[in-house]
Amino acid sequence: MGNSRRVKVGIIGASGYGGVQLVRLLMDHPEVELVYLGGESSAGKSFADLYPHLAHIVNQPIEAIDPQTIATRCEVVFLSLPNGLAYKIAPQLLDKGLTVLDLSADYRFRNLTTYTNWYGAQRTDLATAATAVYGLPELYRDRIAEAQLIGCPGCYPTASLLALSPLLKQGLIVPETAIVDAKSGTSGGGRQAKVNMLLAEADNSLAPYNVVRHRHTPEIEQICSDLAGHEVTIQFTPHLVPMVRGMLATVYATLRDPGLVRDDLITIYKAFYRNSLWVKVCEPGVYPQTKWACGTNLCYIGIEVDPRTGRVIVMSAIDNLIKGQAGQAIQCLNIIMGWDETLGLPKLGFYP
Ligand SMILES: NC(=O)C1=CN([C@@H]2O[C@H](COP(=O)(O)OP(=O)(O)OC[C@H]3O[C@@H](n4cnc5c(N)ncnc54)[C@H](OP(=O)(O)O)[C@@H]3O)[C@@H](O)[C@H]2O)C=CC1
Ligand SMILES: CC(=O)N[C@@H](CCC(=O)OP(=O)(O)O)C(=O)O
Repeated sequence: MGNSRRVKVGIIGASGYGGVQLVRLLMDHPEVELVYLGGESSAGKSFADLYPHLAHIVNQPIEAIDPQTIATRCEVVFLSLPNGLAYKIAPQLLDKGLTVLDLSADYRFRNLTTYTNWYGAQRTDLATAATAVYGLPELYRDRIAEAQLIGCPGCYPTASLLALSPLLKQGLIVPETAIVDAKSGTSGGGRQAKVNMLLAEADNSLAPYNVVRHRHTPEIEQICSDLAGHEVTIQFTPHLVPMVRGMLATVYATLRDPGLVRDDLITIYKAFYRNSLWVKVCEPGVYPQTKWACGTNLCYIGIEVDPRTGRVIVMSAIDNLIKGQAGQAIQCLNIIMGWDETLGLPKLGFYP
């Protein structure tokens, strides 16, 4: 704190899981100064009241959300709020020259009719939404560098798209055969109380949910369509796993060329991600586990081909709260600011 050369950053929604991850990571970021924490029901409390174990790191008050105050203090703002709130706040912050990184779904859709169909809210902010860049650095690094407004993808789209992108971009699969089978830890549901997240409900169980109607389906399809060069439909099924953190997406698709073997694909993936320090493509026969990524901004990708069925199987593991959320947003900030893309982001996890 107190270094005037650092970029002044605020977090709105600091009390939530995304917010606390941002606080933890940004307090260790060498180029930023955390000057504002905002919230709704937590406003008036101190951050340390909510997270006493972090009192030695940050003990700022959480303030009521007031765009005027935010604009006078901050140069950059992270919005870590439930869907449907960012688009009501962001335009005022953008008008005042701030850079906005939104962790919700509000600015991820090019077509706002799609947003309305899946999220309910009617949107009139077409001009603002049109300026947003989809914050997946491994695909859109150059556009992110020029952006003032980023719609950061969440955990399911991140894990799914990092697994699918090389296949689609290089026309290696029949896109419509792609199936994404994804599993999330319970922190993916946020900090608010929900019955299906109770230990007594979620423990000892692996539960599919929102089958054929999960709101991440159109988001994944939007980017897959971009990559394929035509409209693509994807089968996406999410599951809740009795663990707190982590996500594994297993993707299946039919190869166009049945002669392609696993090692060819591993070579292709390594080339595709050669400039992406946060993606680690596993060696032949090595399959990623969620605990490898836990606590890091890394995405581990494993690849296999089944010569019997002609399908490729790609497995992608991330920490839903870091590469799937807060870490990704900070990676985008690093790119916007022209900083090293790894600044402030953890590459070593919790597990041996
Ligand atoms: N959890 C995850 O793995 C991922 C989540 N996301 C997305 O990130 C965003 C944040 O998620 P997450 O941190 O998990 O959510 P949480 O439920 O943990 O936190 C939500 C935050 O929003 C604030 N908030 C709630 N209602 C309002 C309101 N009406 N006005 C202003 N602030 C409000 C809360 O503040 P207060 O406590 O003060 O009321 C809290 O800080 C969501 O859009 C989510 O979809 C994206 C990727 C992954
Ligand atoms: C386990 C769980 O409930 N997960 C959340 C996804 C959280 C997330 O990533 O949301 P966004 O990407 O939209 O921000 C869900 O299925 O809705």
